[in-house]
Amino acid sequence: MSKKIESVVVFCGSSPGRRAEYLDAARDVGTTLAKHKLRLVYGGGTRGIMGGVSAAVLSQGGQTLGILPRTMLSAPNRPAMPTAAAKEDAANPSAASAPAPRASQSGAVAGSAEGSGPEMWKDEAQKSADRVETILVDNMHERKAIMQDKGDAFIVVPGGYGTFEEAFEVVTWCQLGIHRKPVIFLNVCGFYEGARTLITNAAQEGFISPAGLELIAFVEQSDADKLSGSWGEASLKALEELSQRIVKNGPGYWDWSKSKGVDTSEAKSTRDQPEDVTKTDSAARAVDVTNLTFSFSPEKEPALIDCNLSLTRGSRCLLIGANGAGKSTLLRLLAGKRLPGRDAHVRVYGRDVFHDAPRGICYLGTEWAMNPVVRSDITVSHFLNSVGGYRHKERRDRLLDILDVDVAWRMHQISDGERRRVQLTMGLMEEWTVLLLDEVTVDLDVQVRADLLDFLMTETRERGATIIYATHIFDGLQTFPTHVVHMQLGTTTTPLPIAWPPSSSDATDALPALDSKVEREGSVLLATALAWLRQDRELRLEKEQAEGGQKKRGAQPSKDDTDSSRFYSGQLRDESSLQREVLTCAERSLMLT
Ligand SMILES: Nc1ncnc2c1ncn2[C@@H]1O[C@H](COP(=O)(O)OP(=O)(O)OP(=O)(O)O)[C@@H](O)[C@H]1O
Repeated sequence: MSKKIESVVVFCGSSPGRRAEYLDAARDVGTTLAKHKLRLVYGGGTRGIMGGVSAAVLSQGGQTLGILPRTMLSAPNRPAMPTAAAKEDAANPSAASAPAPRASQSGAVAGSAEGSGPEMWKDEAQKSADRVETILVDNMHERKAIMQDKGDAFIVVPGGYGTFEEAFEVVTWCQLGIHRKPVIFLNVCGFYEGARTLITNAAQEGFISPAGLELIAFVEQSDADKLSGSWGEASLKALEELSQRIVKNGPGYWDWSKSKGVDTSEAKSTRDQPEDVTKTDSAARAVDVTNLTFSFSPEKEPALIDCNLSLTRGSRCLLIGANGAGKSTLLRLLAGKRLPGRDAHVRVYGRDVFHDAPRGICYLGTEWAMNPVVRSDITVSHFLNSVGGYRHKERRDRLLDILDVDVAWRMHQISDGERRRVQLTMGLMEEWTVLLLDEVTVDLDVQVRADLLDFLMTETRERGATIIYATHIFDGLQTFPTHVVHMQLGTTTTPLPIAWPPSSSDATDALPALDSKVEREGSVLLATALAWLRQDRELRLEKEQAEGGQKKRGAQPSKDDTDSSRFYSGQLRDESSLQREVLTCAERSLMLT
């Protein structure tokens, strides 16, 4: 088997079909995948053919990755399966739900039609947590995109609409050049004869080109017979042959590698290559932002104006500035989460972060903790596995110790700080080259925060990783940064970050005079930050004066009194009929109470 194929997607349904041969073929595929140490990628269900193939993989010690829409996980009471399917499950208990479906009082089978109810997480997944990975997604489109991304080849077994739809979509994507991965159909008991006729007809009528016909293959009973009747072995052989043919036939209709939304096999393989961007010509500048101006919308004032940030490999840079100064915006732009203007120069290791981002940019922001997915009823252990924790065991375990995380915590029953520790474990366990931290240590206790900062410093020293950290908490940070950047009203105040700690030889005008403030504040860093924030406020007030002659924030002495003060002083009574009405209602309710 080609080494390039490591994960195989099996498109199949949650019904076993009427013939035992369908399920047998699927189980044989599962057994063969495990035997060849190929990971199964599938819909994540436990019933019907999905159940058969995944149970076979797991029973042989193999690995599965299920991609499951959340709706299916949280909808445990769908109606009973069709009688034929239920009977088939009963006759083939190893292929049925794992664990076996519970019958409700009405006789319906509990668990979604795909058998992906909560029991699957609690029992089966827990038993073999390292081998069962499940990714929860919001919708079917996401499910298909991830399957396409995670799989290196596709096997289509007999199934219904969902199976057809998934299969023809990946064939179409192969034709378009979005990926170049083989797709084969298992023609068990002639199930796909109709599809073959349809495709041949489309080719004869000029809708599918001869090259298009070369994109798929049908595996027949005779192919299986040649390999001791194994549909699995015949499938792998067909995938290998087809894969070589597709690669030989070129890239497909278009080059999608420049497209951000789609993960092409070319783009993916580029990213998967162990290219070390830190050793390229542009290694001198791990991060390079030049004269960046950015507006959230054309009618709004820019949130960033002429920002500059240049950092060498291994730097630890603090972004310091008042609320609204633009720190988060800058970090999000660096993470490629927002599209800067056409001429913007926002690069990491010489690559444009939006169009051609290098591997290893890790962004951790505050919004994550509010995501409902990370507040669901699963354990930390499952959560971390579902995001690939088993692939980074060593670092994951180190972080679990540093961040003092209990893997038995349930994600919906933990404190904000505990959830933050899980986020940090998740985000940091894969090696990163550039880490963008947006105030994510705010709810950590002091000890955990100190241990985490030590870990981050070690990462920059030993691996040359680079960190940009926006924070308002300067406790214990005195020795952390190698650089500081002052952001003021959307701009960076110096063309280059200021080296930290400041030495007398490179004393810079950019640093405020501190005098006795250091003693009062306890640290040069905190005193510097405070002095800058005071400057920021003064500058803002000056700007507001210049623009309108009046300060915009805080108490507004020159403005009219508030409605409530006017109301209680009686001034409001004659202002308008609407206000009179409001007043009457209010008076009435006051009388009633
Ligand atoms: N989604 C958005 N749409 C429009 N304006 C936004 C949006 N997000 C932020 N802004 C504006 O951009 C400016 C910079 O915000 P940003 O969040 O980058 O500041 P910050 O320095 O990170 O502040 P804080 O310290 O409060 O996190 C602010 O004036 C803010 O009102």
